[in-house]
Amino acid sequence: VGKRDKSAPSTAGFSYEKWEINPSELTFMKELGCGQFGQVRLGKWRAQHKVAIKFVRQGAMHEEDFIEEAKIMMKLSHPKLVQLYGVCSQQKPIYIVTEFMENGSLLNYLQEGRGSFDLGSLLSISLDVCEGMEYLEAHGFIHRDLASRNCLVNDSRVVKVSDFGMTRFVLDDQYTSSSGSKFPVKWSPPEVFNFCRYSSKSDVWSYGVLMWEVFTEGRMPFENNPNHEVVTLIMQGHRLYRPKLATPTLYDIMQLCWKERSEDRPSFSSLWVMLSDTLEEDV
Ligand SMILES: CN1CCN(C(=O)c2ccc(Nc3nc(-c4cccc(NC(=O)c5ccc(C(C)(C)C)cc5)c4)cn4ccnc34)cc2)CC1
Repeated sequence: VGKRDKSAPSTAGFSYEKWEINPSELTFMKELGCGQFGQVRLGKWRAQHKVAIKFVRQGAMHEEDFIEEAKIMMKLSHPKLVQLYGVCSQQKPIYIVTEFMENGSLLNYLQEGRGSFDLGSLLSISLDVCEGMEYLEAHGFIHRDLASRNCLVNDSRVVKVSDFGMTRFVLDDQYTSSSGSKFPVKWSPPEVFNFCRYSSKSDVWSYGVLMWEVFTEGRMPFENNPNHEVVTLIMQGHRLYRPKLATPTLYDIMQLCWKERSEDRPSFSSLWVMLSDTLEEDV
């Protein structure tokens, strides 16, 4: 078929924008779980490509704002970020379609595999997340809820960062308000739980807590303290203890991420260098 004359109106049938997926090209399979926006299922796109499909419950999301943002998020592409393939927004509920990650959330992966990880594999997990975050940092993109629950593991045991920037479209006050029961206080620096001042340096604080989760193989940070007590503890200068599996050098790196002043924390690019350097040390 010859090239369609660009000036001609696209009257030939309903055309899909490049961030739109035709829902009739999707088939739905098993449920993977339920998240802040609702159900997530495994599916197939064009009958052979496995995908994850989020069904966005009515009233759970600022949908118009998200559709606008999806055009930008489609452009973010990196081997350690869960790739957004597109959205189906011409119907309700809308669908968000991403690459499929066979082994589920990093938190469950750590908990299910507790006792089976060696230092090298925990460091490899930390480096995967750091690489994904370094890419977001370089593109001026803030995650806002980096935690092991929001990272995913594929069948090659590669860990990728997921749901970056999505907190901006959540309509649940319990989640968005810093005093809400679902606010990620235990992963937030003082400038976030006090003033909601997000930056790549606030993501770095969360990354330090994610490292703690990795080296404790999925324990809950401050497991004996409710959120409001953690705010006081952090403001008094208390920090998470050194996980047994973490070397003193790795714990020093975590503590750099938890510097009170955001400008004193390392960037993700310098974190990557520091973490990679420990590879030689630990061998
Ligand atoms: C051996 N184990 C057996 C059990 N198991 C599974 O059943 C399992 C296997 C694969 C899974 N994969 C995925 N699971 C999900 C998934 C499943 C349930 C809930 C969610 N989370 C969400 O939908 C969600 C998370 C965060 C947020 C905010 C905005 C708050 C940051 C909003 C929404 C994601 C998304 N995925 C995107 C790509 N791949 C997956 C999930 C679970 C894991 C492997």
